[in-house]
Amino acid sequence: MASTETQAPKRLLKPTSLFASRRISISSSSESSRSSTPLNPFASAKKFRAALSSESRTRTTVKIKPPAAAAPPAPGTPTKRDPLRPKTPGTPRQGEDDPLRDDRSEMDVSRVDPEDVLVDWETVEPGDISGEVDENFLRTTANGNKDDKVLVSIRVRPSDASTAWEAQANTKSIKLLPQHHRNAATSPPIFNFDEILTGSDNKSVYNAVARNHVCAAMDGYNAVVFAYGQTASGKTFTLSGDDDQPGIIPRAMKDVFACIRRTPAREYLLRCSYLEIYNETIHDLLAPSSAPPVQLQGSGTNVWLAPLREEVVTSLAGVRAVIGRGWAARRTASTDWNDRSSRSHSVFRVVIESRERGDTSGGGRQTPGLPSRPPTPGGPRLQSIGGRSVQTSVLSLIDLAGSEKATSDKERTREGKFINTSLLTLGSVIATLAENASKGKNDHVPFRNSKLTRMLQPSLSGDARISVVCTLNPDVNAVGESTSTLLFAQRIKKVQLNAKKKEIVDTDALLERYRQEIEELKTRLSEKEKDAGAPEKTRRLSAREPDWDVQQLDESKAMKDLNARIKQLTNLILTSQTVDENRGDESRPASPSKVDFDMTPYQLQQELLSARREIESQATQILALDVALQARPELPPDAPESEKDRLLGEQARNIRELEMVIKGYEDNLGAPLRAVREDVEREWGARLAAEEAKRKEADAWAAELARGLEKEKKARQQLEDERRVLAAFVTKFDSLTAGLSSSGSLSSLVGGVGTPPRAAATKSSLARLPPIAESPLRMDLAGMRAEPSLLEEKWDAVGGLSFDDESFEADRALGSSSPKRVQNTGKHVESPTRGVLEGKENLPA
Ligand SMILES: Nc1ncnc2c1ncn2[C@@H]1O[C@H](COP(=O)(O)OP(=O)(O)OP(=O)(O)O)[C@@H](O)[C@H]1O
Repeated sequence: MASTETQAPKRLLKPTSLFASRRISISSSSESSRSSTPLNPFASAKKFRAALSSESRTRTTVKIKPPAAAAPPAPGTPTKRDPLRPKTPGTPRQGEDDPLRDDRSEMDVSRVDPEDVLVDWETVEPGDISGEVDENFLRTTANGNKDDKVLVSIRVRPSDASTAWEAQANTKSIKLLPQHHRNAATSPPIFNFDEILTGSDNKSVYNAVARNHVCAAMDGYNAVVFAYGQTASGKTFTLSGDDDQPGIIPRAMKDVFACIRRTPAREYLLRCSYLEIYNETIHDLLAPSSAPPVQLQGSGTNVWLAPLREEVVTSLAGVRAVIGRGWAARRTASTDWNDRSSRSHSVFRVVIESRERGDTSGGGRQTPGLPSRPPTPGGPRLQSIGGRSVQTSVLSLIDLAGSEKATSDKERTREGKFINTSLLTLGSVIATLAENASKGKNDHVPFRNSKLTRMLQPSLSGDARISVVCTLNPDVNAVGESTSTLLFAQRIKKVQLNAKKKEIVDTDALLERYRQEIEELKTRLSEKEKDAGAPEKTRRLSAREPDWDVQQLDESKAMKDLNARIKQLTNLILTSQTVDENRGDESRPASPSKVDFDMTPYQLQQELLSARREIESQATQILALDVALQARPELPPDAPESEKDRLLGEQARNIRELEMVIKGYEDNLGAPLRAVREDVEREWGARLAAEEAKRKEADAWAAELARGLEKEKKARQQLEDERRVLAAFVTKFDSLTAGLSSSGSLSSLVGGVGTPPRAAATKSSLARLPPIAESPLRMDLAGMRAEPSLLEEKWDAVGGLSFDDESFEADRALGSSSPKRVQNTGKHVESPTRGVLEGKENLPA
């Protein structure tokens, strides 16, 4: 398969000049001050070697020709407001020939009134944007990548040598040619990215990787474009370009002005700064070389740089001069791989502040009478006045130093170590961020491990739109570095972004707006109240209207809404005033004295109540803070290391002492206490065992008693059964013998059983029985008691009778024919009682 990278490179030269229109000549010199060593960054038409170190830098002097006369304005271009035309750094007032001689540029933001150097569509020079503005592009090119992802592009540098990669721009993929893949058994992996770029055309590269980000920055988002790759792979060529192929920085600045031209409703303040991170120290490339290093300040995602010189730019010429100065001060040197290798990470920043254009009459850029506030560190310079909020964003264009192997030069090797270390840190930061994003984790990200990552922390944490161009040297001998670049590119693709616009609101104007709205609402409310309190007659008439009820409801709802809105705005006023006061003096507490006296007494009471509650909660907070204060470490975070060490030493000593105390306690008191515990356990254990034995005995005795009781119950039951049987028998006997003998009733012997009611009815039958003297029923009752079988015999003699008094009773009442059993004795005897009672078949003949 043919590689797209087979075309012969147009050239492999260092960038020459920023803008093709400029002509510059270069000579080398060594000077101590940056300001006195002006250099056009892209002005080298030929390769050169320049060994540099942080102590002594090779300086090149540029004689900048006066800018060519501006072309006459094209028809239809807006007219200029000459008196308001801002000064530009490219048109200096002193040092005619060398605009950069003065250390303190006139356009240093600390020396100009921001209101005087605003740029708007009228002040943009047509020449600054000619030929580059492609309005259709911006309209048609939707943001290709998702805003919450890093746009990752690969740029493969042209090469004379044989290439090891197959880069497909149409499929946006790149893979190693199989013959260079180490593992012959597998096919080389295919890497996919947002863009695959080849060749030397920088315009298409800019359009693909940076244009949307520049536009986003103009729209209020922070944006970062950076080039990452091995040394000599084309990062600087991509960022800065040369005469023929201006890179991302000059093209971006052209687009900035083009955007301003396209946005007549807004006015802009542009501030540029240029810095480099060299051997882990940040240098301001626009400040004199004697200036102290720049410090990273703030914490977390609120990071700013100070002291950092910022130059206000109002035209492309101004930008050109600023970049020229910065470029001149950059540390570059000849290495084994690159004639002019960047020995530092360089960052070109443009702070873009904008607000809606106010009334331009009378120069009206500043609302008269408004005191100008001093800028807060890292905050905007442009003030939000007249109700116009200020939008602030930062566009950062970063040319990273390239990773490299150790070189033959000692100084270069030392630099290389710093470069590689900070790139490694960048790699691990990106890896952690990617891991956190893909696995929903929140692992610690080592931003603090290098100046570069610390500086990029807000952007990498998601506060910016990011585009990364990973540059590749396609040569066979660079396969290892190229693969690691591609892996870095893959990881950074996963990083999650969430850039938001930053807007600073003009609170004074807002308050005024709220107040006006409140007044209007109050007027409307009082009108409605008047309507509601209209004379009775009118209301009665209205009441006859068909939808009167509904209207009334609507009215009261509208009044309620108005009241709610008034209350909301009043609260907003209180909040904004509090915020505004806090801004003026951070240490001053919010004033609670802003009270709306139009409130009803009830509302005021409520306010009072809530204020009291707040005071109480603040008192609690104060207490908590007091406690925290007591418990805080003795040293502030910025205390010197020696102090921290001392404190740590003291604490370690305290810990050791406490450990000794604990050990002594264990030794001296621990053993006796254990002995006491054992004694107590032993004594109480014996008592417990004795008590348990006693309980068991008692249980056995109780069981024995229960058994005896049961036995007694059974015996008693048996006796009772016998008594009943006997009683039944005696009764029966009595009834049978009644009238036959006067010698006495048997019932008197057993007692308790009365004569059955139907006994009389059987009298006639019984009369037929043999005389009692011969009756087999004559017996010894005591003998019958002792011997039940005797009784049974007697019974059989009289024809049978139920021993079951229950059945007897039942039979007596109903004459049941069912057989009955005597349960308690265990015997069962057929019940012939029916026949007996009726005096029929069972009676003896
Ligand atoms: N796409 C390209 N087309 C033509 N020439 C290129 C291209 N990319 C790089 N070059 C040339 O290759 C050389 C090295 O490129 P450059 O200085 O941009 O590399 P670098 O990655 O910035 O290196 P370092 O990290 O050492 O600073 C330069 O002469 C440059 O002009």
